[in-house]
Amino acid sequence: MSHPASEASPAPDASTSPVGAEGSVPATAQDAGPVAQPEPSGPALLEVKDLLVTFGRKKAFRPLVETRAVDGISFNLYQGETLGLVGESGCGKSTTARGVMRLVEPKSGSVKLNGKELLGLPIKELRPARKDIQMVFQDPYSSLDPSMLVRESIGEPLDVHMKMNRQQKTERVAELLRLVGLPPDYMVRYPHEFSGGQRQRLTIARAIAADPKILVLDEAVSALDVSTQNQVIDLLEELSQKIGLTYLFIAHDLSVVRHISDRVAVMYLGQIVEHGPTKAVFDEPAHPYTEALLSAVPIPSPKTQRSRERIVLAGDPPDPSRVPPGCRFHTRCAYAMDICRTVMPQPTPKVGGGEVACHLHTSGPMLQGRSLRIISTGSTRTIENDAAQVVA
Ligand SMILES: Nc1ncnc2c1ncn2[C@@H]1O[C@H](COP(=O)(O)OP(=O)(O)OP(=O)(O)O)[C@@H](O)[C@H]1O
Repeated sequence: MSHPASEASPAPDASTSPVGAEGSVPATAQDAGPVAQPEPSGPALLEVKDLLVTFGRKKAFRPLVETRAVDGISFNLYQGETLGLVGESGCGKSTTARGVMRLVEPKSGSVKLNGKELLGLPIKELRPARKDIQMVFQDPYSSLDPSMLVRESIGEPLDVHMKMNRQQKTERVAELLRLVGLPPDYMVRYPHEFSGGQRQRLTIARAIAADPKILVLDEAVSALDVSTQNQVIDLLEELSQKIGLTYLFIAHDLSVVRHISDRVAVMYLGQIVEHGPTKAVFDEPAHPYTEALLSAVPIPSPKTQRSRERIVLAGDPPDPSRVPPGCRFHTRCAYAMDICRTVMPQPTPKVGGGEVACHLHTSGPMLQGRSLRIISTGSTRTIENDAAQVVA
């Protein structure tokens, strides 16, 4: 949400580095694409590395079926920013959040909060560390105990994490209600007396009660109508400025993600296939999956009002317990090459900042190290660079 200062490092050389793809029409000389914007510098508030979360399904007389719901993902979250996590249903967004919070136990990897490793930490030591990272879920109706007064619900984390007397607690609850735009005298009401938007404000008040550094928002505005959604998003932006909150924002609605996020990570079948600054990812999606996902988003800016063709992905994502070999997206990718069926692509830097894991940007004798554009015209989709044209 803040716009982290970017390091003054040179832009990757377009002739030698993997390059960002063009949305749907070829780039022109005047439209050279986004300027390289590296990840924010300095130590990350949250560092996630090679996170693996699996679920096992054991059936009688059959071997264990393992679902790699989150399969070795890595990302950083920097102070004051909002990182949007997007992808189709079932790609592992919620499991990533739950793994980071250790609401499900990751099988391996590393999650460092302010440099402190959370994985493997005994529960007794995990509890105080968890104070700094709180979660807001989609359903405000189930997040608040209907039998508890607002004062008790919001005050609960204060009992767990802070030693406050009754008077201090009442003052803090009043302050929190004001912070989320509700009158303090609402503290003596029950959740059923509030609208959906007000309840989500109460949930946010409860989440920020113990002064966390990070809020993980898992579809936190998805259940709200559009105008209430906008109000809650405004509130989140306000809170980020007032109390310096950092957000991991998980949502289906890409327009909302575009509005609120500084950077975006795109997940497919348990892996991050592309990440980068929001503008770069939305204006110049480099991965064919990102391209397809974003093709459904209305384009608000007249500058980018190019003929973005709606790309409908065939079928559902494969079963995560039986992931395809090579690039996981190759079974639905319009540009799949032979290499995509056997070799898993590695993340490589892209113009505009961030990384993409796609062979189009790194491999293939004709594409290696060349400037690349994805062009969609009607039913024909072409990958073009200065050396070659491959019709997919
Ligand atoms: N508790 C569980 N037990 C078994 N499998 C699970 C469990 N939780 C999630 N999964 C599986 O892990 C995969 C990722 O699910 P997850 O809920 O993280 O996806 P998501 O991207 O958040 O989806 P959505 O947007 O629909 O919430 C799915 O295949 C899901 O079925």
